Parts: sequence; C-alpha cells; structure tokens
Amino acid sequence: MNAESLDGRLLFAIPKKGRLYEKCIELLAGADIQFRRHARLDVCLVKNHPIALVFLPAADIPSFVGKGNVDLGITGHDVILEANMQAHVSEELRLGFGKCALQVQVPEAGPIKTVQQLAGKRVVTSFEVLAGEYFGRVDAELQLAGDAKTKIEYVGGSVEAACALGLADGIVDLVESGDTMRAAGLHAIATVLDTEAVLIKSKEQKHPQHASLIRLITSRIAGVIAAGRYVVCEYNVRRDKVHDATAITPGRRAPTISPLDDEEWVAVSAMVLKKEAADVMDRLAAIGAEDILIFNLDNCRV
Ligand SMILES: Nc1ncnc2c1ncn2[C@@H]1O[C@H](COP(=O)(O)OP(=O)(O)OP(=O)(O)O)[C@@H](O)[C@H]1O
Ligand SMILES: O=P(O)(O)OC[C@H]1O[C@H](OP(=O)(O)OP(=O)(O)O)[C@H](O)[C@@H]1O
Repeated sequence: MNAESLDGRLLFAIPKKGRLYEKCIELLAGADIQFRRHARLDVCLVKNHPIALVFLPAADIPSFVGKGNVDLGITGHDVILEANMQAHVSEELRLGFGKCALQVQVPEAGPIKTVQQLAGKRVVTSFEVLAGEYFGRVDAELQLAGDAKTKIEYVGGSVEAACALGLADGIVDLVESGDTMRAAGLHAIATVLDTEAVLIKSKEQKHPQHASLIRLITSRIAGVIAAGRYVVCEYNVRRDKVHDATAITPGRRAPTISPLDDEEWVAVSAMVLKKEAADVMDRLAAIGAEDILIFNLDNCRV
C-alpha cells in the first residue's frame, strides 16, 4: 500500500500483537469499524469510514501519535510515560483493559526487603526511563551520588529471569496476576505506576479536518466501554417504596419510573454498574421489590 492510497484518511494506530491486541480488535468490532487485515500487512483500510488502521508495536504508538504521523492510537498509559510523550498526546479515554502495575521486585528469599535497601545496586528493566526516574528520586533521598547510585540496565524481555541469572539484585516489571513474578521466585516491594490501556490523540493537530471523525470514533468507543461496565436493572416496587428503591438504583441521570396496571405498584428501570449488580439486587429484594431483571448492554451512548 502506498501513501496515495491512504488518500487523506484518518490514521488510527493499534498494537500489532501482545497483551492489548485482542481487546483492541474487540473494541473496533463493537464500534463497528470494519476492516479485513491481510496477512503480514500492517496498514489496512476501514471499509465504512475514511480511516486506515496502522498496526504498530505498542511501544512505538506514543511517538507516532505524539509527532502527529498518526492521528489516534491505543496503547498503555505506562508506554506513553516511558516514551516521554505525555506532553504531546492527550489521553481521551481510559479503556478498562490492559490493567497492571509496574512494580519493583526482588528475590523472595533474598536479603533485600525495601526499595532503600535495593538503592545503589543493579536493577534490570524494560522500562529504563520510568525505573530511572523512580530510583533517581530514591537515590536523591538517600543522598547517593556518582558510582553509589542505582545501576539501571535495559533488557528487551524476560526481565523476570535477571535476578536468577545473577544479572540483577532487583527488577522493575509489569505485574497483573502476579503469576510470572511468583514463578520467578520474586515478590513486589513497591509500585512505580498503575496503568491501563488508553485511547490517545495527537496534540499536534496536523489534520484538523479529522476533528469530527475523531469525536465520532471516541464517542463510539466510549459507548462500547460503558456497555461493558453497566447493565440495565428493571424491577417492580410498591409506590410507597419508590424513594428507597431509587436511592439503591439512582441511574446515571435518574431512573425511569413507569406506571403499572396496578395503582399501588410501579416499574423502575435504571443503569447499574455490572460489578455492583448482585449487591443491588439483594438490596432491592430486601425492600420488597419483585421481578428484578438484569439485562446486558450490547452497546450504548451515555
Ligand atoms: N500482564 C499484563 N496484563 C495486562 N496488561 C499488560 C500486561 N503486560 C503488558 N500489559 C500492557 O500491554 C502493554 C504492551 O505489553 P506487551 O507485553 O504486550 O508488549 P509487547 O512488547 O508489544 O508485546 P510482546 O511481549 O508480545 O512482544 C504494556 O505496556 C502494558 O500496558
Ligand atoms: O502478572 P502476570 O499476569 O503474570 O503478567 C505479567 C507479565 O505479563 C507481561 O509479559 P507478557 O506475558 O505479555 O510477555 P513479555 O514478557 O514477552 O512481554 C509482563 O512483562 C510480565 O512478564
């Protein structure tokens, strides 16, 4: 594909593999961004919008977006800070996946128990900027200077093996479930950063003609994210309990209250956070609500 065939399209960068890839593909499908990715091609045209998707390593997306070569992108918040691009991109939406923490880890059975004890020693990481800033602050607090400062060394992967291989006294790496860390005999002694996937746009404004399409895509993606977080709760309740019931299900703006063919009862419908749905149902049942139903949302605009 050559530059002409992109023909003024909005460029949207998506991680080409790794932890964020599958969720990004689900998000694009939920937002009805239609494309067919041909094997080995990293640029593909969207069929139903003037957009081209550019599949890039997650770590390269902040600088492509920050420099304005690409208009929109999805990557990790951690990756933006590591690329030092926070001043050049704006984080439009948190996407609720790719959640993990960048943590300082040391051998569980070893003598080091605190970050202060690790300071001055060897730390291996793929996040040399974030780890360097973090230990820069610790070194300064402990007044470590020159050769006494913490030695940060970069490796591109398998960071968790560095201590066992004798390359490091501690590491800085991402932790989600903690399985990788525990399997390597490590434990966390500090958190440098909590992160999740984000939708970013360029602050460069190289293509102002795309502003309305960017708003449309952002609002569609926000709808898909919200549909994953919320359910609709419907129930019947006696009129004299409506006040108590709507305190339990206040909805986003206000619940919908409809009359029933029984003057003493009303039907209520409200959006409820999915993670709170079971608790909300228990509390509604406790005040005498009946026929409590929960519906998943396929999509929404809220
Ligand atoms: N275990 C995890 N759980 C959740 N999110 C993660 C996890 N590991 C990484 N991420 C997020 O995904 C981003 C990309 O990480 P990933 O390991 O997929 O990178 P990659 O180097 O592009 O892929 P690969 O490891 O396949 O080469 C990270 O910067 C982080 O934001
Ligand atoms: O706490 P956990 O759930 O075990 O996840 C943490 C691991 O996930 C990431 O690596 P990934 O598996 O994506 O592979 P990578 O090392 O090749 O980046 C990260 O670098 C950790 O190694």
